[in-house]
Amino acid sequence: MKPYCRDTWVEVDLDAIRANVQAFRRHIPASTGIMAVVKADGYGHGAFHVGREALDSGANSLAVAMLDEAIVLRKAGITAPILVLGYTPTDSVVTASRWEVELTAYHADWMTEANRLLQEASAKPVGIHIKVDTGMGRLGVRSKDELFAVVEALENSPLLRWAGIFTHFATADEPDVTLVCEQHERFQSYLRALRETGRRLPRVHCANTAASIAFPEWGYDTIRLGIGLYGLYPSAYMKQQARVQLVPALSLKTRIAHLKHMTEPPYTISYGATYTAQPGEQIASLPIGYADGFSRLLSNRGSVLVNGCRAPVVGRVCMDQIMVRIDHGTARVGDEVVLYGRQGDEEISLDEVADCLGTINYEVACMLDHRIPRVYLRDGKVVDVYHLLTGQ
Ligand SMILES: Cc1ncc(COP(=O)(O)O)cc1O
Repeated sequence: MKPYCRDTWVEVDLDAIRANVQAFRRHIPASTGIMAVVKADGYGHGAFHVGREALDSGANSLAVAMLDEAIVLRKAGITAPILVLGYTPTDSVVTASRWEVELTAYHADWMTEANRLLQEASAKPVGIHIKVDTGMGRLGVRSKDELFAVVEALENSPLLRWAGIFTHFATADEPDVTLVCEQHERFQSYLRALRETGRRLPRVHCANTAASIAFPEWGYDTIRLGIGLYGLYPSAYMKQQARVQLVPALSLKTRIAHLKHMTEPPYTISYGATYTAQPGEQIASLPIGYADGFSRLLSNRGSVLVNGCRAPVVGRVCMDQIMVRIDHGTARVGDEVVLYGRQGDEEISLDEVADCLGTINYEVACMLDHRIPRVYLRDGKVVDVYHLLTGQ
């Protein structure tokens, strides 16, 4: 029995996830690992299914934004290393130990307090990746003095294991490489300073998707592969360059719920009557709205695909429904409609939707609400369905 009762779904092609991992595998040095970034529930695609597919396809570890996301993966059976990329309060470090999740840290006091709490709880050691802020201006140490204070605090904390050191780039997806090269040189100077003390460094990593594409030689011990894992490029520039061939994994689909030929008044459509149909127009109502993450900004601006042709969104996007005008061919209630993805020769990419909304493809994917079930395909066949709303 289908575990959802509304004909609107996100389709995730696991073959595309596999292909994208393998494309990066070919592009980066053989000695460089792949850390699949599955935060924000796999950029909206489903962290567990994408993480498992990535690991089965050649990734060595996973990364998430917060410890809670890592625990969900552990409970679902993921045993591979998982790194929390964001800040974790020290009062959660014992939990991290219990679930064997590695954490990011960059304060000497944090190390001391974390170690004390682990000792108090007789907990197992926790792996720590030290974050260096080389220009992202978000998290991390910002000087060699800070770095050495953090490293020494970690080395004096028997229940903390130094597992990694990393930085994050702010402009790796842009054609002008000045800032990203400055960041990389700054990162290298931190690594040199540590090596000059005779220390052996743990896992070193700095490359997100963009840097992995543009500077595969900066892969070090592992890349942190996010948006590229999902078959999306970090920027229009990188999409145009296409140095790595990617396959978009996500489609958003629904079915026509109602259809009318506007043969007599009233001709207005949706709240605010912002669209007035012409006599004879064919208007379809679709069961998806802004509560699903199909933005209200697409009112009278977005398009969908019906019968392999574009159909403009007409009137305001409602919380749970939209209306579109079908200009090509006839349609029937129940016909499949593609909101994001391909139908026939046409495609509505997340990039197109992002441009329409004045945002980026990352946000368009992440804003897809869990009211929409995720349907997983392999070889074109449904292999699993996950619907957070119903827990099935
Ligand atoms: C620290 C960190 N590392 C890596 C990523 C993945 O970035 P992409 O999605 O652009 O690959 C995100 C992030 O916040």
